[in-house]
Amino acid sequence: MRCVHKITPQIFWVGGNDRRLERFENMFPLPNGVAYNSYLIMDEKTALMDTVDSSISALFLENLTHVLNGRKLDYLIINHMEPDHCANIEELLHRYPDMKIVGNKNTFQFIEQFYSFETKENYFEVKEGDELSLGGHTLQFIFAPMVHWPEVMFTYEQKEKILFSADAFGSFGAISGNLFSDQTDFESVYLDEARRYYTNIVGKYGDQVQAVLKKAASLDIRMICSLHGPVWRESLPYILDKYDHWSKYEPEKQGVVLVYASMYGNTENVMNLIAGKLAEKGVEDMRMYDVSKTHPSYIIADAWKFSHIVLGAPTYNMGLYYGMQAFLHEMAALRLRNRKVAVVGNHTWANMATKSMLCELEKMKNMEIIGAPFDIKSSMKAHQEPELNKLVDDIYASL
Ligand SMILES: Cc1cc2nc3c(=O)[nH]c(=O)nc-3n(C[C@H](O)[C@H](O)[C@H](O)COP(=O)(O)O)c2cc1C
Repeated sequence: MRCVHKITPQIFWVGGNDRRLERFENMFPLPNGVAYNSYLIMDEKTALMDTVDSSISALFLENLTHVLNGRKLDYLIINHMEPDHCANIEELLHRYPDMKIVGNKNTFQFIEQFYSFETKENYFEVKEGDELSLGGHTLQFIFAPMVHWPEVMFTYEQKEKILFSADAFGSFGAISGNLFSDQTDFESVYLDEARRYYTNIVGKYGDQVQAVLKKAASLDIRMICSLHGPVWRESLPYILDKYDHWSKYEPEKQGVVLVYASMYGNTENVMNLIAGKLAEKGVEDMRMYDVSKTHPSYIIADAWKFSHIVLGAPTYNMGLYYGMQAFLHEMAALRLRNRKVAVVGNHTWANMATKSMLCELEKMKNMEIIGAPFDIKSSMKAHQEPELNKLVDDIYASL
């Protein structure tokens, strides 16, 4: 049975949810599922904004057929050629053989790389700023290269002033009936997942996000329709401000995230001591993660949110404990920068952990090391407490 939402009198959400998928991109856990959004404009011409993932094709096609109500589909706009939004192109071509596929040079290259169907005569290539009239509605194409992939474009609908923003402004988390963010308790239900989505999926491309935010600033936007998560029709400055912070790699909050690896509990013990001493000084809302326990996507999201990071890890096979090495690799790959970092290393016979963590941090931009790295030999001894207190004082002073 179809399940559609009306966004405006002539624009409909025809997407769906997947609450069964274990991991997005087979990597990121989805405890609350994910929404695949697709939007249909019913005007003199009909236009569909992207399709959905193959897992929900049946419902999507039912939704689409219902809203089209016997009419044909004139345009399929491909804002993003990633398979979780493109799985239905071939089926749509079978159903609507005259349909024009609207995209740019990269879009068509990617279609041909992913799929084998012959479709060149359906191509409708657009360039930056081009406009396409559907009757009362006019679409304007705004290229957003590397706001995830190179072919990405935003489509701005001039009559209703809607920005169809591809993956930008998206979130993990299925839609529970309330399509609009203002109908949800966004901060409790979606904000952490929106941050985890942004930082892990788009985080590397902050400069490109900044570039497209500047282009978008010249538009009068009344609604933002992303390909994942809720639609924004109120409080747009709220989500635009979050994106501005995230893409500038600016922390949202002065605070501390402690991230550690530990086999026998001695490094963990030092991290608990640091956190406890900071709490005594009045630091609130700290987060602590064991890299072997928590999926890195959650830790990355909080590393993005907070201003200070404390890293602690043992030496392992003359290098750094693998889980911490992997976490630092992700921080570097996503280009996280502008954080203040304290380091705790542990070893039993030859200290490589501290050196390795400092070396990885040096590769990142504007990572300020707080105080002197704190080293322990297997376990912390009482005589080291003044040295640890000094590091805690340094962290506190820099907050
Ligand atoms: C497989 C393995 C390899 C290790 N390699 C080293 C090493 O190369 N150099 C070193 O000093 N300690 C090495 N260690 C010892 C740990 O770094 C050390 O015992 C540390 O105190 C463990 O910290 P934890 O109590 O937080 O787990 C190794 C331990 C294991 C299990």
